[in-house]
Amino acid sequence: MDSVDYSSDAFFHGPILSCIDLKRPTTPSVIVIGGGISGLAAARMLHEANFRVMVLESRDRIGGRIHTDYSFGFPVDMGAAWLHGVCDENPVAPIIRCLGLTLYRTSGDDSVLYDHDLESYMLFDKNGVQVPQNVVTAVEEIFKKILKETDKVRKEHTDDMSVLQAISIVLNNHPDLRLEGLANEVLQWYICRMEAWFAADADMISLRSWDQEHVLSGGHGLMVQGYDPVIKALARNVDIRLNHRVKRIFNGSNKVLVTIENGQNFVADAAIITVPVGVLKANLIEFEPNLPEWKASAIEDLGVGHENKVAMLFTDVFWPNVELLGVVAPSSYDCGYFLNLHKATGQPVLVYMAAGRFAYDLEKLSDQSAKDFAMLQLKKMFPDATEPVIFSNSWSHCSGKKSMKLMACLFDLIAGPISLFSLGYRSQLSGLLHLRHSREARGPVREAPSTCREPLLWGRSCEFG
Ligand SMILES: Cc1cc2nc3c(=O)[nH]c(=O)nc-3n(C[C@H](O)[C@H](O)[C@H](O)COP(=O)(O)OP(=O)(O)OC[C@H]3O[C@@H](n4cnc5c(N)ncnc54)[C@H](O)[C@@H]3O)c2cc1C
Repeated sequence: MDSVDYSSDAFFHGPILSCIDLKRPTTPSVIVIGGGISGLAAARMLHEANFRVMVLESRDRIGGRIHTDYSFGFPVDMGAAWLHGVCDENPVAPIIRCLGLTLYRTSGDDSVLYDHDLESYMLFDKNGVQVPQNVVTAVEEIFKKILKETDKVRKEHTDDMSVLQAISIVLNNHPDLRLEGLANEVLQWYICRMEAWFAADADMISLRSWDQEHVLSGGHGLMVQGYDPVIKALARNVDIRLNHRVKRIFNGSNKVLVTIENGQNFVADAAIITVPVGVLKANLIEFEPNLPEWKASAIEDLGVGHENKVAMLFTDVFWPNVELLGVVAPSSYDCGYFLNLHKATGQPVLVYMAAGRFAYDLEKLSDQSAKDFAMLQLKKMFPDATEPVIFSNSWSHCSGKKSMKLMACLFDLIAGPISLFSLGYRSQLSGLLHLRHSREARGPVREAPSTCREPLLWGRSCEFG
């Protein structure tokens, strides 16, 4: 791969191109744009297949929306933390297994709460009174019925609508499913959990596609040691250029020219673009010629949502030994929940999780104010809660935005010199909601499956160890 300092216009005209062509080595070269897990996975595969690969990453670190923070003295994932689908089909699983990493199982398949099930949780009202478990399970049944009815609404309407609209149609048609008081607050908490899965408010989630996602089986496992070792393993021996923000991609007849912010050009046989959909939607990268219509319209159609975390380290554990601590409220926006990392990792850490518009609003606060807000929520449940000794938030570390449909995977690596590659391992727009509640045994974990999926190159990942 060649790095040249000429301006792109000069480069693609006149003698410079032929000069580079003369030097052209036989091994094909690829520039991967973006050093998140998609870009690193693509680069790893190409590196293993003897391509010459270079990753151009705009930030001063790799990982993108995966970032393991060590400021507490141990790993805490401020971006992705779960493996969704602990099974052979999941290409991340063999890496986790070969690195000997531990997964803490938080739910089996088919939970109405996605990556949690209702076995290890406590919900509280705003006065700190615990919601009786029988109310929570009764509302769960009603929530499932409501969702089932929304499927009928979908069939009756040709135009798409939001899940929230569909729920309101169902409640109009079935007054028996309407809830009041505490039960309604618990229903709002279920909706809040649904919004967390999609990183979008219910009025933004598509009725047509929300349950069309194929979520891998095997349940959901929390990465006890964090995702950092996976990122490092994928990145090993790959040529990665940090602080290289790509501004322009020129697709020549047999070369791709990539220009970064400072005007420096890089040339290769092909480019793989793994930047977040939000970056593409905002047209932060100029394509020449323009992307084909089908790619441009796919980018336009995909949504992007927000998810954020505030992690807090305490001196002591003053909360109960359950995985999830939730606050119910009259609207899903005002509901909240904390992940108790002590259960999975033994460390006295609570992670306040926020999604959708609420996450967006939280992100606007200073770090201190965001922590204070999380503490207010915590004190609703535990009035004597002590202040954390240290805290951390996701938006200082890791863009809080989630692409809603990463698996939509505009992936034509074979077909053209410029490929959009998204191997984000969880789709947000069309999340899964099965209507059978799992009661599988939980606990410190299950291992990632023992056979590597073939023929994925990174499946041969025992070298990662
Ligand atoms: C708070 C949070 C929690 C999450 N939890 C989970 C979870 O538990 N499990 C799960 O499966 N998923 C989770 N996700 C989603 C998951 O993190 C993402 O799907 C995944 O990390 C996306 O990887 P990616 O490589 O496609 O994109 P990214 O990680 O966003 O990588 C894209 C990279 O491109 C770089 N870039 C952007 N613009 C340019 C440019 N112009 N030039 C060069 N580089 C550029 C960015 O800096 C970034 O490093 C979570 C996301 C968030 C935000």
